[in-house]
Amino acid sequence: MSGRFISLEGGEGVGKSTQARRLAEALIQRGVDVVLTREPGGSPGAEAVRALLLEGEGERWTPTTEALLFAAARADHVARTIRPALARGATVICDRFIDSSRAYQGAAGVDDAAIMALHAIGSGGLLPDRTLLLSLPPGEAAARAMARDGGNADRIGGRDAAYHAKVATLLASFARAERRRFRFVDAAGAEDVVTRRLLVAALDGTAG
Ligand SMILES: Nc1ncnc2c1ncn2[C@@H]1O[C@H](COP(=O)(O)OP(=O)(O)O)[C@@H](O)[C@H]1O
Ligand SMILES: Cc1cn([C@H]2C[C@H](O)[C@@H](COP(=O)(O)OP(=O)(O)O)O2)c(=O)[nH]c1=O
Repeated sequence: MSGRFISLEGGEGVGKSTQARRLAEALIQRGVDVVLTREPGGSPGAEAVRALLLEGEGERWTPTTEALLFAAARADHVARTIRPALARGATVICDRFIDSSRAYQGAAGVDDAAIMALHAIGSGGLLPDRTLLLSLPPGEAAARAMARDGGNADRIGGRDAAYHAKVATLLASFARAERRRFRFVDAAGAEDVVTRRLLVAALDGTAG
């Protein structure tokens, strides 16, 4: 039996972490076995790599090294957390996955084919069954992130607006190129309204 693998993607502050938790709660209420996880992280080894990636100076790693570290963290997360959960039939909800590497490391200059090659080596090329792309006007997302962090963004979140605009453009282009896997979800409005949109988008194309 293989469970359903759902990832949430989007820029900083759009509400991914809030909605990953709310979506998990909504599915658990329906009797679904859910594993809620996140990247970078989601297993002890990957959480240790997360600290290397998100702390320190902006130029601590070259773009290629950064891509390798994300791929290494993901390989551990997939092997130790995601594949075992899917194998027992659980639904996995993951706050960011491979498309974050394609967008963020892609925006830093790493080739998409190289990122997918690392993913093939590290994680057998595992892709989500459904990727929910949360979208919000950049000003609104920045205001939410600012309310949360008070301007103390992490090493990657703190990059300039042009970089984040490139990330958003790349994520949208992946969603347009893979319409079967992706759903665009409007992240504006009250939390419960967004959760209802996500539930529909998470489940469409399935029996449940
Ligand atoms: N629908 C919403 N309306 C208003 N604020 C929200 C909404 N969803 C999340 N937030 C708030 O915005 C901030 C960023 O949300 P978060 O879930 O951490 O975003 P992300 O994981 O995408 O960076 C948090 O302070 C959160 O409480
Ligand atoms: C998973 C992943 C995250 N990131 C970046 C995006 C974020 O700036 C940062 C940490 O992710 P996260 O904790 O999800 O940040 P936020 O809640 O602000 O969205 O790591 C990558 O650059 N590549 C990746 O593969």
